[in-house]
Amino acid sequence: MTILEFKKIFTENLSSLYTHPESAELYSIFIEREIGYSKFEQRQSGNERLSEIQIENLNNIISQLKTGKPFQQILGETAFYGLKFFVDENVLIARPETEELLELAIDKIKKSGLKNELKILDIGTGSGIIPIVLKKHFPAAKVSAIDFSEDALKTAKRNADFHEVEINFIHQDYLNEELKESFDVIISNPPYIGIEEEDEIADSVKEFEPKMALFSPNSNALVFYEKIAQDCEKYLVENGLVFLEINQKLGIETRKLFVGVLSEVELMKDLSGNERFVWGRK
Ligand SMILES: C[S@@+](CC[C@H](N)C(=O)[O-])C[C@H]1O[C@@H](n2cnc3c(N)ncnc32)[C@H](O)[C@@H]1O
Repeated sequence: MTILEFKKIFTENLSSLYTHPESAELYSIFIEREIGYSKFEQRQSGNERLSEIQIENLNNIISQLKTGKPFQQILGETAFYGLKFFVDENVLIARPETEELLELAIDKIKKSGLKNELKILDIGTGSGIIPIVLKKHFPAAKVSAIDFSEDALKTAKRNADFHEVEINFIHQDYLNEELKESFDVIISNPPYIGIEEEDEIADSVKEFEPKMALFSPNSNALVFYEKIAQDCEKYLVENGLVFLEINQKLGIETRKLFVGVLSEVELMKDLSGNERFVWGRK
């Protein structure tokens, strides 16, 4: 069977899950991994024959994709903010909205006049995307990152090593343990899906991504934000900055938690027009 012939089998098998351009794109990603040909080389070599083992491997990928497993988990990596990050079943796959959160944070930090040796804290770090991107942009900063999942922290450390940045990873139940120091910047994309919203979440997300990363641990979807607001009073320096990704249905409620704690607090929309971020200055 040739590369081009198998492409047809691949896309037809996934037609109920992906549009044709999506499955064709996936095919070229997996073919590149399987035989090492770039997209251009694949176009030139469509009539080359795949080996039995390559066909077996590609069939195995089709089977996994058919279960709804995210292709990033099959690949073991994802792209975020132009960088490669390892992912597995223990971490949330980085979403594009979080790139927007980082863009906002990087811009505001640069303009803030805060000193160079910033102390930055990321709460609920998952694969470590947020602290790693920030450390790359602010190399002099001391960046710490908390997660309650030891397995997630292993993946985050692997990513930090891959990108050769030093992050102070802390294994901690943020909701029930006290912070030990103050910070210039607090940033977080915490679990914010309420129990009553569970039905609205895609089955593949619920099945393959960690529940602890998605859902609030109790019926209060704002529990992390309430704790972060308290910690801003205690552990955020004067003029310090806060950046939060939030539940788009709870923008007003989330912002309200920070009024009175921060001197400036703003609810912001993402590129899709959803109220997705709260940022502020103490
Ligand atoms: C929505 S994910 C965000 C992951 C990553 N920051 C991102 O944006 O892709 C939330 C993270 O919070 C962590 N988490 C959940 N409960 C926690 C707790 N009580 N204390 C600390 N981290 C917690 C989860 O393990 C998960 O990695």
